Amino acid sequence: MQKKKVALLYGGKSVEHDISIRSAKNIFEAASKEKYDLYCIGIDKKGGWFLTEGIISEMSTGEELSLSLEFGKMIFKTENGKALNFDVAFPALHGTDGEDGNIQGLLEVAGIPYAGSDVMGSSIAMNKYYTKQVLEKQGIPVCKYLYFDYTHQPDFDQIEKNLGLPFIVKPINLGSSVGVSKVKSKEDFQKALDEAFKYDNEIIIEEFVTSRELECSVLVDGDQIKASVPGEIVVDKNYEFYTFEAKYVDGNAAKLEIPAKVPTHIEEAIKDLSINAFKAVGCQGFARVDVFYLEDRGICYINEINTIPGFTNSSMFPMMWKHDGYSFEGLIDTILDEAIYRFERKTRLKTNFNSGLE
Ligand SMILES: Nc1ncnc2c1ncn2[C@@H]1O[C@H](COP(=O)(O)OP(=O)(O)OP(=O)(O)O)[C@@H](O)[C@H]1O
Ligand SMILES: C[C@@H](N)C(=O)O
Ligand SMILES: [Mg+2]
Ligand SMILES: [Mg+2]
Repeated sequence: MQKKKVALLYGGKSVEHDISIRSAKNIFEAASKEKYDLYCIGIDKKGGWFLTEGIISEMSTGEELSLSLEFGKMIFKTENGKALNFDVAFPALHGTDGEDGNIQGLLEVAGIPYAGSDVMGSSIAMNKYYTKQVLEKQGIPVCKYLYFDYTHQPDFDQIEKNLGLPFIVKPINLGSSVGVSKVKSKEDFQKALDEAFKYDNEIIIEEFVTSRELECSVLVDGDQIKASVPGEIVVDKNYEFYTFEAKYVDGNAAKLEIPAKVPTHIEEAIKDLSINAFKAVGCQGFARVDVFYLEDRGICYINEINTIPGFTNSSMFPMMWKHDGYSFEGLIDTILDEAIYRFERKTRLKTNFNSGLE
């Protein structure tokens, strides 16, 4: 069988650039070299695109790529004008421009099948405010929250009255806990706002949910939508929550338990909620759903959906699927097969209509 040409996109003009490099390295290593010719395309911190040998931090040492429109088709070209064709793309990108629908729109217009959610699912899931609005409409439980944009200075007393103390301040469209703060007193408040508004013009403020923190992964395998066994993150008491440092810097900050030790009916409820949340937001391919389990009350809230979850050594998405019988290599096959299958289904749709109009 002919090898498929896969564009592995990584890096990105995003605060999660370095995390994407870690994810892409693992995907590059795990992907079958018998089935795929992998083209590593690094997007540097300024947004430049480069064809690189493997996954590297200094992307600009690679060959610069350009995008051009020729006879109605968008194509990628190397410096010497050679056109690159791909059978499928894997955007191993996190956050801004990579996970929010922007790259997905570009790949749609370029006519390249791609792994994961399309423009709509990506952009809703990236936006923590719209995600909650959509989930609530479907009766999926979420915590209490308030929305603000840069034109409104939130009032501490008002927020405390609505959400209690402590509460959590987050940029709306970010990931890896960047810009997220826990506010325990009025003194913490301005710093938390400044931190979140550094990265986004919109923020969400949420009640602090005291709970066990669980994650559940969703995968489309053929026509089936599957939910993985949930995993639990037990964060060391030195950390107020699962911060960037606890995720990626301090290797001892978090213990990952797969499967999470929860009663069977809770495990089933989390799987159902995760699949329902995935569908409600219009996700495709795969995602990781972050969940709060309020043990005392026996209920769960959905925190957020990550449409391109981490594939790093400390990320649970591949670990949960490994537990459920998917090797890393098999997981990549499933994701890429689904992307191609979905693209073919879409290609069969009519894009012209004989209107009879002059
Ligand atoms: N409402 C909340 N109550 C308690 N803790 C919270 C709340 N929201 C977030 N947290 C804590 O902050 C962490 C980061 O939040 P969240 O997952 O929403 O952000 P993120 O930046 O999208 O992270 P990632 O994409 O890496 O999962 C959570 O893993 C959790 O530890
Ligand atoms: C990469 C990071 N946003 C995650 O959800 O794993
Ligand atoms: Mg996230
Ligand atoms: Mg999260």
